[in-house]
Amino acid sequence: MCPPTTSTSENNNDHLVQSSDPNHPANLIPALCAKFWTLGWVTGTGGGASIRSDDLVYLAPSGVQKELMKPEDIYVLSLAAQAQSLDKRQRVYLRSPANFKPSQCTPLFLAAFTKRNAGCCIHTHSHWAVLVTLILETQGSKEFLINNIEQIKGFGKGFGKSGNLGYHDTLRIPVIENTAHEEDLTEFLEEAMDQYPDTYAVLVRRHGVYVWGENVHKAKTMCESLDYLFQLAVEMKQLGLPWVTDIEPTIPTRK
Ligand SMILES: CSC[C@@H](O)[C@@H](O)C(=O)COP(=O)(O)O
Ligand SMILES: [Zn+2]
Repeated sequence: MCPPTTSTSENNNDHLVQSSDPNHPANLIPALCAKFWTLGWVTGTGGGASIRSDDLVYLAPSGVQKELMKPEDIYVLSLAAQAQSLDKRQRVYLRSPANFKPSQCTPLFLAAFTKRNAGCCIHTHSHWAVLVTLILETQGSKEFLINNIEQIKGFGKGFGKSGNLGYHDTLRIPVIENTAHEEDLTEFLEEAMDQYPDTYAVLVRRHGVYVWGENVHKAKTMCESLDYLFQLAVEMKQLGLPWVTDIEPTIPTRK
């Protein structure tokens, strides 16, 4: 696959990343990544996060220490301009910081924004996510299933659906195989989105996880809930406990 090229406007639109609002995407991406680093989610330059605000997508540079990023390091892309671009591999950036390349995760983040209308997408290299994919690999499995755990309620029912999963619902997260180059994951991530229309996350074997949501709050809540469930699942496996149980509750639930 050819690497995407960038184009910049003459004034580089610095105003797009300058705001005193801590919730402005250019401020929020560095702040979130600094928190995620403490969780081991974006260590050693891996992982990252992207936010969409209407037509504008805010992205980190590639290969930088994600916990040390500053607002002026952030790329900005227009989805409308991107959609009109004749060469889909060429990314049309409204703002490109000097001396950087855009995150290799860009086409994967864009898939969440364009195919799921997400407002935020988070990519982690969490140990728990990687360990879950390794355990599933020994079972020849391409999906992570878990039910009857309270934290499942942290998940929405699916794209375009209101409400969250219930305690007895089964959470299903597809697993795709890793590729040598990050951008080559895109077609497999999109395929998984088509096969699992309700999913808000895709695991990448021996690599990590992509999690998206309608907004930053929902993407962060689901990413945290998933990481909790992945850790729990690894520890349940160590104890010989199953992740999925069909056991009826002893006391019937009241509707
Ligand atoms: C530690 S290298 C990790 C990269 O290959 C990739 O998987 C990743 O998560 C981050 O890519 P980046 O281009 O730095 O945003
Ligand atoms: Zn990665």
